[in-house]
Amino acid sequence: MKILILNGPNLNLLGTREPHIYGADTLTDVEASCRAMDLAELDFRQSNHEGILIDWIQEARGHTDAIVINPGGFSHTSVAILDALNAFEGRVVEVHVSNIHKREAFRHHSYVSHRADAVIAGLGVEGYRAALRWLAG
Ligand SMILES: O=C1C[C@@](O)(C(=O)O)C[C@@H](O)[C@@H]1O
Repeated sequence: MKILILNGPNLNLLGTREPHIYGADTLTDVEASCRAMDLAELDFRQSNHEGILIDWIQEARGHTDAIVINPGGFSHTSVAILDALNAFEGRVVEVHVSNIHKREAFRHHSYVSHRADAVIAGLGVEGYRAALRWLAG
């Protein structure tokens, strides 16, 4: 199984960014722990740019079984990322490190959730591993 793990804006700062909300693990730690599970062939990426994330989602069409995506702030703004995911034929799991429903009202709605087969929020970085376990199961 081939899985693309996509991370949106500011997730490159994981581990140093608001650690009381997002924890101490860095994105490199998250990638290493996902790879250590050895459940699938992983392509793990991060971009701060909406168009780059869209290009990567489009490129995954036809040869990727699933996308695990933490769209960061684009969750709450991007119809364009939703449209790109709608054109992807595999499974989609949306991951949020924090519980977006417990936070500010503007975080309660995610465009990506309109497409996601599963949504994980509030498990911390364990959410990425939970997504992989579910996809591999
Ligand atoms: O950048 C992020 C990270 C986030 O997606 C999370 O992982 O909890 C939640 C978003 O609201 C926020 O903009």
